[in-house]
Amino acid sequence: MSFFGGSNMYGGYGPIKILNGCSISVEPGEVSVIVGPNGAGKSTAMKALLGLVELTSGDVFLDGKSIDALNTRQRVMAGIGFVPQTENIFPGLTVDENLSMGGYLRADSVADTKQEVFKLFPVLGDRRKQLAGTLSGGQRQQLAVGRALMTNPQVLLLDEPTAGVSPNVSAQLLYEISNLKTRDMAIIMVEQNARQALEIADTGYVLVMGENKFTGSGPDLLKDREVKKTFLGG
Ligand SMILES: Nc1ncnc2c1ncn2[C@@H]1O[C@H](COP(=O)(O)OP(=O)(O)OP(=O)(O)O)[C@@H](O)[C@H]1O
Repeated sequence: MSFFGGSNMYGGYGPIKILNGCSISVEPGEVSVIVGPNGAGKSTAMKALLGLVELTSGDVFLDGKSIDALNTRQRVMAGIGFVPQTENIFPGLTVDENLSMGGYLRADSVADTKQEVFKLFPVLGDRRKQLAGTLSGGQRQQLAVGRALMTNPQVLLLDEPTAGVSPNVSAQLLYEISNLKTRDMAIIMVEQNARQALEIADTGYVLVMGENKFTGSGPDLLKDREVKKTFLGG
């Protein structure tokens, strides 16, 4: 069994079935990337891992144990960080305040973790007193990742971290995210930007209609003729 993931997940939104048996997992120090067409259920799969979507069957596990019975807050407490696709920062608060909010579930001091976030994203340190709403798109996404890191997660889930940023900035952001692997973090990311994301993927999942259509290492999927033809534009 992998360190973290969901196996054979079925479920959706009430009577609307979105996940049809998909399985996603990740190991510490690795990045798994979920790609696939619009509406395939990528975000839904991620929400299921977090307990935001109820499964009718299947399991979500962490470190050898089922976490099906845990609600979202308990999953965050258990070490799962989440970066939502939108509204992932508080624009009216400063960078520093955003990071403090990210750590609010913690009983211990967050000062050291903040310093680590500033080491990872120096621009956030430079702008710590600045309102988050005045940051560039890429800096906002860095802040959203930093905010999720404030709980010291073992697992980081990111829903389209490069949405709305330029290709250059998104390459840099993906590089910075993949650097978190060196901290033994287990990372699962949903990405529209399939090519760039698969380049850094230890494991890539191509999801179609809530099912695993192709699974393999990112570089292997990028070379696969069928994947190239169907999902990567030839
Ligand atoms: N809260 C919701 N209630 C009902 N249906 C929903 C809800 N959220 C998403 N859906 C539907 O579930 C399906 C899968 O959505 P999901 O966001 O998981 O897909 P996705 O693969 O992430 O797509 P995209 O790349 O467009 O974000 C879509 O048809 C969407 O309309």
